[in-house]
Amino acid sequence: MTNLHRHAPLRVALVGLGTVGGGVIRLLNTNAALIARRAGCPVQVVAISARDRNKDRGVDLSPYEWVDDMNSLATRDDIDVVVELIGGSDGPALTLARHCLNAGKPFVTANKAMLAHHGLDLARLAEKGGIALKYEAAVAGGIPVIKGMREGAAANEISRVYGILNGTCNYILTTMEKEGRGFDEVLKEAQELGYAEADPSFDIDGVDAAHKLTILASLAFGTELDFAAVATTGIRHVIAADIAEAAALGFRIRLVGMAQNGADGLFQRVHPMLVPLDHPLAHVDGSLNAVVAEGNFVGRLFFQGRGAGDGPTASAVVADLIDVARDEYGDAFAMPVAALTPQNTADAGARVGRTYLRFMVQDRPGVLAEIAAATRDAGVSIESMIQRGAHQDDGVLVAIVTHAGEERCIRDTLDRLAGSDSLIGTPMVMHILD
Ligand SMILES: NC(=O)c1ccc[n+]([C@@H]2O[C@H](COP(=O)([O-])OP(=O)(O)OC[C@H]3O[C@@H](n4cnc5c(N)ncnc54)[C@H](O)[C@@H]3O)[C@@H](O)[C@H]2O)c1
Ligand SMILES: N[C@@H](CCO)C(=O)O
Ligand code: NA
Repeated sequence: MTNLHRHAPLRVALVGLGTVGGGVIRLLNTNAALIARRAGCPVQVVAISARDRNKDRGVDLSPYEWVDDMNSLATRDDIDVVVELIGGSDGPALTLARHCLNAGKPFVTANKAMLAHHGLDLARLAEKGGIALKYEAAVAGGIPVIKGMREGAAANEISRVYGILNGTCNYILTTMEKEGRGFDEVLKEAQELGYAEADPSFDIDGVDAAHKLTILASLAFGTELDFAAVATTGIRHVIAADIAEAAALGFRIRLVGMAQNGADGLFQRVHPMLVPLDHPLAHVDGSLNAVVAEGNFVGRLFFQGRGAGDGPTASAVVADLIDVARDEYGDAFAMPVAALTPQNTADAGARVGRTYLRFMVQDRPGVLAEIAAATRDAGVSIESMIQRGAHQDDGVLVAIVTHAGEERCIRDTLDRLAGSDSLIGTPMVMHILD
């Protein structure tokens, strides 16, 4: 029989055997024949490593060699590529990455935290060794958005890239919205479904989305990765009443990561936003992610798919392995590291848009006038306002949507109200996606 394969098998070492690692083994077993045809050779896990050898992971690990010292994989001639699925920005994942890339071993990872912090250094090592550093699973899970931005959109000047980058938050927000269930209960469910990070505060405080945005911004704008420049707010302070008020006003709340490059620098922010119902992001539900990129020739690109969970994430990891087998890879961040430019951080205060403001206030005369005076003096124009009494135990809710204006005026409004004994707690500010 003719051998249809162009190459000998691609021999894979898999480090980290949790949600994603287990998914990779299942996928490679299930689709082995098809993958071999597409890759030009069989893609075979030959060695595995994780923290606990004896843990039951629900997959048969007996065919694979167990390796205690994961770093020894870097220099083994019988391993063609190492896949890192441990997680964590520093620590064992970074040590392993450095060992592998220094030793000229192709490296595939799903670790956005590590890339957001050390991506440039790792890309330099990969470049020096002329080897693959691939990370499709790191951003928006199964959606081929790294490929889409690196390759498909490569000819375009990108004006803006934004989207829903965290499946856990999207699952929490949309389940709270649809089923009226509480935050903690839904978070627990997202953890059970394998969506959440080892430390779920990375999800709900927006850090995970900021890691992903850092990577996307570099790909979109040819800039150096700059995680520290991402202004990050999570969903902890979104309350059920915000979701209800947003709905009454014709919006849905989504955690949005957005990067935009302009004359005054690079603007990068992750924060809960009000998304108009006629925007496609308003219809991205559950663990789905979506990324929008606006290019000067292609127009608006919209990528959507599963952003978390074993199957979708494994799909992205194995796509990277197929690229390694095909010998199809290039610069990790779409151009040589030396061609990436540093960028100033744009002043958020100068951004123009509409804003939702929610106050909890004392139920007494003059409170609305006090808020209205603060907006007037700060130069904020009100488009609509809702006041709801009684149904809140802790005061009266006042929700405002402003006309488009500079964000610095919103800050000024809040500064003017700071310390007022009419207000209960901290006001909620969410910008409105245009
Ligand atoms: N779960 C998802 O939906 C998803 C999606 C995209 C990307 N990711 C990323 O994939 C990576 C893995 O995520 P996961 O959800 O599979 O995590 P997990 O917690 O389910 O699995 C982690 C694995 O790494 C091993 N590990 C942890 N610390 C180790 C150490 N010090 N030494 C050796 N092994 C160690 C654990 O034993 C476990 O096998 C992370 O970088 C995560 O951010 C996850
Ligand atoms: N914890 C991440 C996993 C995918 O990167 C999420 O919820 O989106
Ligand atoms: Na992806």
